[in-house]
Amino acid sequence: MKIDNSQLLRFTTAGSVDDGKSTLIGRLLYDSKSIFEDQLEAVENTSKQKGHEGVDLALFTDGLRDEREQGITIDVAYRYFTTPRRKFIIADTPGHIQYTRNMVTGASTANAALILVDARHGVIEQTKRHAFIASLLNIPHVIVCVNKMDLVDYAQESFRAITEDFEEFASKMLISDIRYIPISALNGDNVVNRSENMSWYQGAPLLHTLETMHISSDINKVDARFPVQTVLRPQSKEHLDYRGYAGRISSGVFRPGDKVSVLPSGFSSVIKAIDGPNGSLEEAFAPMSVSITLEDDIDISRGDMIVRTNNQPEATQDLEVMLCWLNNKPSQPRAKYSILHTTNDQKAMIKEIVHKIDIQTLNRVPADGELQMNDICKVRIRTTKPLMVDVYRENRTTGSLVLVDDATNETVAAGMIV
Ligand SMILES: Nc1nc2c(ncn2[C@@H]2O[C@H](COP(=O)(O)OP(=O)(O)OP(=O)(O)O)[C@@H](O)[C@H]2O)c(=O)[nH]1
Repeated sequence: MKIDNSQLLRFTTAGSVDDGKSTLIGRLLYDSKSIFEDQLEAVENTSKQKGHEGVDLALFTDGLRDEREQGITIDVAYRYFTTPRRKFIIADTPGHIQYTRNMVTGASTANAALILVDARHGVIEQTKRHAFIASLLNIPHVIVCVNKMDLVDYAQESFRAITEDFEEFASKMLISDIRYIPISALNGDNVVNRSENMSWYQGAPLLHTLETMHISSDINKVDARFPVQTVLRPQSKEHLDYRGYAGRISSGVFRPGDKVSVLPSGFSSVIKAIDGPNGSLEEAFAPMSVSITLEDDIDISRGDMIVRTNNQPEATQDLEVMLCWLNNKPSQPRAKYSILHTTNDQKAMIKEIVHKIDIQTLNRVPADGELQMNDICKVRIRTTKPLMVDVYRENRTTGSLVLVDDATNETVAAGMIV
């Protein structure tokens, strides 16, 4: 079996309020003919009622938004669409003030981030924040869409100035792949179809860029990590002796015959078989969900991790983490939180705030002892039991964690292990 993740691309959109995210997504769906007839009809009718000449493209995503605003149930709306080349999942996050939280939520599994910039306003603080978060989350591909080019007469000079500004800021960060596309979401320039108004732009339109982007090397295929979700012990006659460890492979490849260790106990064994939904597999890799059986009887439970014996994560109670504070309630000094890491759930304390990051300059600034909504800080965390961790840069799953307030059960922070 070949490792092929090239079929599905997840991307997120970021931009400040009114930069045109909804219009852009609407344009992508509309021009790539990914909109269902009934949806189209509903949007056409509403557009007419609202006095629009054509279709109001933003309505395609605003339906979801309304739901969100009434129920406050979701911060991120997911949209799916397919072209002959690829499947796409868009995490659409609103551009309100809680930008950091929403972007972190929407972007944590993304292959690509689309950062919208209004051609009239250029690179603003929000743009920098989004770029920084994209870099922090290690999103492999960033596409800067300079939107509303129609409002600057499709001038190459406006595009060039913004590109240079962004490039200058981004040079202080680690983003491996940045591309720039001048677009008009409203008029459809360079979204699905090549613009006739910007012949000076030699690159591909947005959709083609998304369709052809090389993403199969985005995942870590080296470090085999399998956090156990649950132990399967079917009681049926023919499976009486079956004891499988079920979960989702975080990274790397596993095969029957592999010498593995179970953490934190450290006991080792050999993989007997790997079962998927359609029977046994000769090979399994991230992000597949499988059940693994071992040659030896070992006591394994949820939260344990199966890894290859000759390539192990670090087991530690002391973590250095880049933390994004996502809650209205600030952090309390030395307060205890639940820490969620892969399938593990432990208690943890923020021992020390090392420094804050000033998003404008990317400089480190002293922290005043409290973490507030949207703050990005480096902290030291101590957990009650060891966690099996990798550095986030190398592993987005085993390198990330979430802090939860036990009293309210709310997520208060997302962290990347450094
Ligand atoms: N002239 C012009 N207007 C645009 C373009 N793209 C979007 N707009 C307009 O900008 C306004 C905001 O667009 P939206 O798509 O609602 O913006 P948004 O970023 O989704 O806004 P939030 O959801 O509130 O964050 C609307 O009036 C759009 O018609 C463009 O390329 N050119």
